[in-house]
Amino acid sequence: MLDLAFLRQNRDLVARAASQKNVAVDLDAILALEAEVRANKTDIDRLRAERNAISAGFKTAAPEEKAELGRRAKEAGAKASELEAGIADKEAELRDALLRLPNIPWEGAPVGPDENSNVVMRTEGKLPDFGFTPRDHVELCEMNDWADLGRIVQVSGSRQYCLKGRLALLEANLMAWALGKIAAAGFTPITVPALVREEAFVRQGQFPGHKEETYQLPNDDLWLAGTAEVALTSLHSGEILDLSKGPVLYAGYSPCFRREAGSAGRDVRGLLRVHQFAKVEQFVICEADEAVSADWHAKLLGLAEALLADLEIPYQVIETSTGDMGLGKFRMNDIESWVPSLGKYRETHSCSTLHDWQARRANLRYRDAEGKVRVAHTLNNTALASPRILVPLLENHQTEDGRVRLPKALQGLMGGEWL
Ligand SMILES: Nc1ncnc2c1ncn2[C@@H]1O[C@H](COS(=O)(=O)NC(=O)[C@@H](N)CO)[C@@H](O)[C@H]1O
Repeated sequence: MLDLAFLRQNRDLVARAASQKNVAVDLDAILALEAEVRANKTDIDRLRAERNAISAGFKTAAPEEKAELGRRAKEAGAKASELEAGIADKEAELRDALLRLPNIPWEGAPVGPDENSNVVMRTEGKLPDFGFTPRDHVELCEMNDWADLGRIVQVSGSRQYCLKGRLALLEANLMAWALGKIAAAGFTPITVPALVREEAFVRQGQFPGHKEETYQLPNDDLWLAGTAEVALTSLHSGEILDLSKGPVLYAGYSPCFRREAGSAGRDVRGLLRVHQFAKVEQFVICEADEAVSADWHAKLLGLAEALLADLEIPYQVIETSTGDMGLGKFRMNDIESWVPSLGKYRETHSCSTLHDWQARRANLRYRDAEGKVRVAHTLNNTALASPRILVPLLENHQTEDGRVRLPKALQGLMGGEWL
């Protein structure tokens, strides 16, 4: 959410951001509504003051004036209550409109309508030269009985998976390994629920725009989060944080649930795009300083790249376009990992700087060095998400006879060289 004063002073900047992010906004209507709410509040205060002044003078008034004074006090009170009733609806309408305003994208973001405008920033790691036609991850799983992607359909429907044997162990080990790596970088490991209240999705930014992507449990007034980011954004809502010793750093672990309503027909085979997955999330709440945010953005990206280097997976870093980065982002860099069977890179990580857009919605504030209370900045990045990461992991390290050699970083965890 943008600061109202910022919106008033930067109307054209916000309008440009909205067009660059394909968001339909009516800024004049928002500004007019905001002015009306402000005017109503002024009237309510004036009417209240008038009624209080009358009441204060009532005791000392001449008896013949009391009736008239009583009538005027009553009238002022009634007028104030009438304005208050109307203002509640207008404020709800104003808040809903403000929640749908985009953050301003950084000037280095490629301007374009969707992922086709994304730009490759840099490519890391040598692509494997197999000397044979690489199998895809589904075939490798079938050959080694590492997953049941068939019979699970009659249990849970499409876009579900169950891992078996050494691959089930690998997923559990990978999540613990990633959590340990990010914790070792100074982040507090934390497990958070996926069962979350609606307000947490509004604060994180997924609502009110994208309810169709989220599973709802209406009997319990709960929804299933698609990322630990949702719970982590709300964990400290309403607090005045002490950031004097540095930012709040969380390595969040949670199950993630996504309806993938918008992905019909895409990635229906295998482990790339499923309804429930596990993820270790990097999450930062820092002081409202663009340079500090930029520094943490680089750190979050570096940590994810270090994990991919340990997994010996070739990848590329993407500068995400204005149309693809989403409403709340100032900057987003996706990391795409090489998938040999597809002959292309696929997204496995998403690193975002949001400045105060999310923190304002979640009411995350701190006291700065001068003692002034300010809205904080937030950032997040994937550390590792499974089963998607298993796709490049299995495929890049396969041998001609369908075995998978583990990267050195995992051999200790998994008790040997081979999965
Ligand atoms: N439906 C899905 N199935 C499997 N993995 C998924 C799915 N959706 C997302 N992921 C994984 O989760 C990662 C992060 O998802 S994201 O929406 O891009 N970004 C976030 O959730 C941020 N909180 C950063 O993690 C993706 O890069 C991908 O690796």
